[in-house]
This record gives sequence, C-alpha cells and structure tokens, in this order.
Amino acid sequence: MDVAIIGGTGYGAAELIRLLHHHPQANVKKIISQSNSGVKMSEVYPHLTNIMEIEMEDFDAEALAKEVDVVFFATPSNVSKHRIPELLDLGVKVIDLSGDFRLTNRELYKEYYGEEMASDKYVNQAVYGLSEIYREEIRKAALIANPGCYPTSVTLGLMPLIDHQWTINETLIIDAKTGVSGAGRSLSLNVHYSEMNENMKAYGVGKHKHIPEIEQILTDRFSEEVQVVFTPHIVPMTRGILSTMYVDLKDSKNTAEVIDLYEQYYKNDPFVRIRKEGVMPATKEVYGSNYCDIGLYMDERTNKLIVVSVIDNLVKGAAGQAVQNMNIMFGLDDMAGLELLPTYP
Ligand SMILES: NC(=O)C1=CN([C@@H]2O[C@H](COP(=O)(O)OP(=O)(O)OC[C@H]3O[C@@H](n4cnc5c(N)ncnc54)[C@H](OP(=O)(O)O)[C@@H]3O)[C@@H](O)[C@H]2O)C=CC1
Ligand SMILES: CC(=O)N[C@@H](CCC(=O)OP(=O)(O)O)C(=O)O
Repeated sequence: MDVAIIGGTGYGAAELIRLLHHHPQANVKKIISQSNSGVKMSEVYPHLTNIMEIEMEDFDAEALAKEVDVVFFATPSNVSKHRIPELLDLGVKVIDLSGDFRLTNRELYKEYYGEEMASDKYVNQAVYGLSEIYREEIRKAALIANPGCYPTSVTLGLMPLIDHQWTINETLIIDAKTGVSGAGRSLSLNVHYSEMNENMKAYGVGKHKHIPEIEQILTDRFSEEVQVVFTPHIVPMTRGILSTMYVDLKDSKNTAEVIDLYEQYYKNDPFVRIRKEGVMPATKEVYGSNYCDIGLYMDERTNKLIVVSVIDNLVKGAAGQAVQNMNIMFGLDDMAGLELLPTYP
C-alpha cells in the first residue's frame, strides 16, 4: 500500500514515518512540503538518515491520486479543508490529523477555529476516527477526521460510563496535562525552553478547541447533551498526555465493579489497557506506543469516580491512531505497524 504524507517537516509527519517504517504493508512513497520542496526528509530530520532519503515535493492532487492509495494530512488547522475536497473527488482515501473535519457544527467551527468549515458535501463524508468506538464507520470511510490528542485520552477514558449510561453528570470535570510536542515543531514563546523548564501552566481555559470536540463525541453516545469543564495544562516533558476526570455515578459501585465494566468494554481492543485496582497509569508507561492506559478509583467517601487516562500525544493522540485507522480502512489488523512497546524508562 503506497502512502503520501502532507506537512513533511512537522512532528506528525516524522512520527508517521517512524511508525510506517515498521508496517508490513505500507510504503511511504511521497512526502509533500510547502516549505522544503526538493529537500530530503533526512536533511530536515537527521535521525531518518538512510531511512527516508526521498525528496519532498509540492502538492499535486492528480499525481497523488495516480501514485498512492492513501494520503495523511499532518498540517495545521484550516489547511487540509482546501486540499482534501480535490483528493476525495479523485477517489483518494484521506486521513486528516488536523481538526478541519472533526466538528459537525458550523457555528462552533467558526467560533473555535476562526474560519468557515469546509462545505457540507465533504464534511458529511468525514468519519470521526476514534478507532475503538467508530470501527464500523471507519471501515467504510473515504475521509477520516483523526481525533485531537486530548479528546482521544478523554473520550476513551469516559466512554464505558457514557455508553452504559452509568453517569448522572451532564457536566463532567476534566483536568489534563500535555507535553510540549503537542504544540508542534514551529517555535513559539509558549514552549521556549526558559518559559517551559521547571514550569507548568494552564492555558486555553474555557475556550480550548477540544471542548466542542469532546462534547460532540460524548453527546453522540449519551442519553443527554454532555458539557465538559476542560482545563488543559502544559508541563515540562516532551511527549505524553494525562487526563484526570471526576464523575458522579448513577448507582453505587465499588472500584472493582467499575474496572470490570472497563475490562469488558475494551476486551477486543488491543490498544486500551485497564490498570488493576490500586494502580494508576503514568505517561512514561505509554511513551512512543499506541496504548491508552486507564486507571480507576471509586472514592466512596465523596461518591466520585476518578478516571486517569494516559496516551502518547504523537502516537495514540495523532500518528498512531491515524495508522490504526488506515489499518481498519484497508481491512488489516489494528496492530500492523504499531506493535512497538513503550520506551521505558
Ligand atoms: N503534535 C501533536 O501532538 C498532535 C498534533 N495534531 C495535529 O496534527 C497536525 C500536525 O501537527 P504537528 O505535526 O504537531 O505540527 P507541526 O507544526 O510540527 O507541523 C505542521 C507542518 O505542516 C506544514 N504547514 C505549516 N503551515 C502550513 C500551511 N499554511 N499550509 C500547508 N502546510 C503547512 C509544515 O510542514 P511543511 O512546511 O513541510 O509543509 C509544518 O511543519 C496539526 O493539525 C495538529 O493540531 C493532532 C494531535 C496531536
Ligand atoms: C501544547 C499544545 O499546544 N497542544 C495542542 C494540542 C492540540 C493538538 O495537537 O490537537 P489538534 O489537532 O486539535 O490541534 C493544543 O492545546 O492546541
């Protein structure tokens, strides 16, 4: 299977190359770069020396349609919406790592992304690529809107409760932390070493673009409209997301019963791992891998369930889930190319 990647010099693209290098059926045939056309990927990323020596190219939809089976977009928001329609019209399958096709509500897109959404003709073709939850829809899709990194950790952490209607909260409290690679490779004051080292900060409070995304997906599976109070923080580590969720349950349960629900719910999903009672997951335990690890504690004193969910933002939160979605679309095993264990310590 031949693959193209758009946004060649970004972290998402580099991570796709790392994972696809281990894939038994995929071959990265084209890398598109608006800033480094004609330059070899290994010149931008020396860690890919002898691995990815092809020259990056300009975007050409017709050439892509002739030469590859699937195109990954690893571009900032409001870029892919201008390119994907042409590719879909040419019959190419597309997996978009950006947020351009995730939301279904036009007004919310305008509010959170600052521009108009793509036309309905194309938005309606997009399937939200939360692999474990929308597997059947992904199998038939031509366009995958790959989920955001925070929404992946949050929705996988809450979905068993939402799907089984175990919670009484329509307003859920989520506190999340991310490593700095979530901000991409381009430089900004926010992720400058001296601003970030030995520091930790909340950002996007009350207005982060993942709020409508999380609400859309949880509402899709719950009996009522779900709202979230979502506070992201950036912390001084390179990779990783840890989301902590506080949930009121409808009926009284103990930790063992909640763990049992989660284990049953994800029993056929190799990338979701549930911790045993008394053990909470850490970001390093999924570093470099496609796992989402979940820990659960029923605080019977306050009657709150505490859910802790960790992923690697660049893998399950981006490139890994994108490859998992490609596998599902092409009828391959979920694990193809993704069997890498976490790098530990
Ligand atoms: N980093 C993460 O953890 C996650 C990222 N994502 C999403 O994936 C996408 C890629 O993220 P990431 O790789 O981290 O970002 P980067 O900023 O590292 O890379 C994005 C790349 O897109 C290309 N690009 C930039 N501006 C434009 C433009 N105006 N038109 C076309 N191409 C452009 C550039 O590559 P070139 O010049 O070579 O074309 C750039 O290097 C984003 O939408 C991001 O939100 C999603 C989940 C997690
Ligand atoms: C640290 C940092 O800036 N993280 C990014 C993560 C977003 C992301 O990667 O997801 P999208 O595809 O939805 O943009 C942020 O909070 O916007």
